[in-house]
Amino acid sequence: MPLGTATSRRRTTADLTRRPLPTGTPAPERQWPSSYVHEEISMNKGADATKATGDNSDHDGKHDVKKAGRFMLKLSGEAFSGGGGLGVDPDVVHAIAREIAAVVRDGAEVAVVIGGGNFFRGAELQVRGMDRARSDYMGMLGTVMNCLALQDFLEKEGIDSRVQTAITMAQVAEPYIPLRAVRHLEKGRVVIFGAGMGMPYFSTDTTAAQRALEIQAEALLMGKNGVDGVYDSDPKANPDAVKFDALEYGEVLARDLKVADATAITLCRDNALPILVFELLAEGNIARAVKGEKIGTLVSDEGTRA
Ligand SMILES: Nc1ncnc2c1ncn2[C@@H]1O[C@H](COP(=O)(O)OP(=O)(O)O)[C@@H](O)[C@H]1O
Ligand SMILES: O=c1ccn([C@@H]2O[C@H](COP(=O)(O)OP(=O)(O)O)[C@@H](O)[C@H]2O)c(=O)[nH]1
Repeated sequence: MPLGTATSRRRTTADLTRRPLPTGTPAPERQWPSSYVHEEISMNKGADATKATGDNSDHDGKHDVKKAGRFMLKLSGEAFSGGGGLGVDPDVVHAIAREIAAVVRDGAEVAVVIGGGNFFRGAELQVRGMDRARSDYMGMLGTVMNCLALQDFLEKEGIDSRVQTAITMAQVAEPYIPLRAVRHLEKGRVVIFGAGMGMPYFSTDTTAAQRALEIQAEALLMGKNGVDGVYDSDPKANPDAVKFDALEYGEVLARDLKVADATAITLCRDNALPILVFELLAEGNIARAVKGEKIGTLVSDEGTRA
């Protein structure tokens, strides 16, 4: 199934009305100062190697694998449904799994948080009269179904994975144990974090930021559904919205840009974790994001560019 392509709605800086942009900020060579070097990672045989040896350690127990880059990938739950409706479209999940498998085979360590927007969003159920905390728990449980779907298709691609949930469900997944998650990653397994933070009033964006920090990922890659970056206003509502190439954390907060929630942005700002917002369903975009190619919008402390 062909993946959807992102259409550019890029306009010029002159279209920006709310606040003038800082000028003269040079574009970085890479999206972030990544240790990801393709020649080096060929030494890391990724999932294949760990299948054969069960470990990436040498005889002394030290790692013989050069650091290939560890990334937190936040996947839009809505994207999992295909057309933005309810449930999971297996073709879409398989396509995403293929892309993740390719970067893992290339040596990247990948952890994943998936949203639950294709099942329930607590805030939306609250508007319809439900208790917020209870509907948030429904939302968290929804994310676990997405995790299992992704795990299934990763296995079909020959990539080992583990689901770890913040709400214990021993028959379905491991509990969230950060050091164990890191060990899985080092062994070339994809770790999929389910059930958000396990707490109502939080989001999967915030979960992705927190888990990224805890596992020491070098960037948070936010794959969005139907939008190819951060705009000065919601591009679905405003066809004249202007896309940013780069944004400072503070700009996202000051302009109240809704592409990720403020708690997640604040957490990343306070810990200098770069966020790349990109269109998830454009073919090859996950690999481009991992390689640090200039796609989407980079949210960091390195300046704002439209
Ligand atoms: N400033 C903005 N820039 C980009 N997208 C925005 C912005 N404000 C609101 N949006 C909307 O946010 C949506 C993506 O956020 P959300 O629905 O939370 O993500 P997900 O795809 O992870 O479910 C986009 O589809 C877009 O319509
Ligand atoms: O730590 C968390 C993570 C998620 N949720 C609930 O799970 C839903 C689905 O997650 P999210 O809206 O972040 O999914 P996305 O929009 O990214 O698909 C949220 O609306 C919340 O109701 C929560 O309560 N706590």
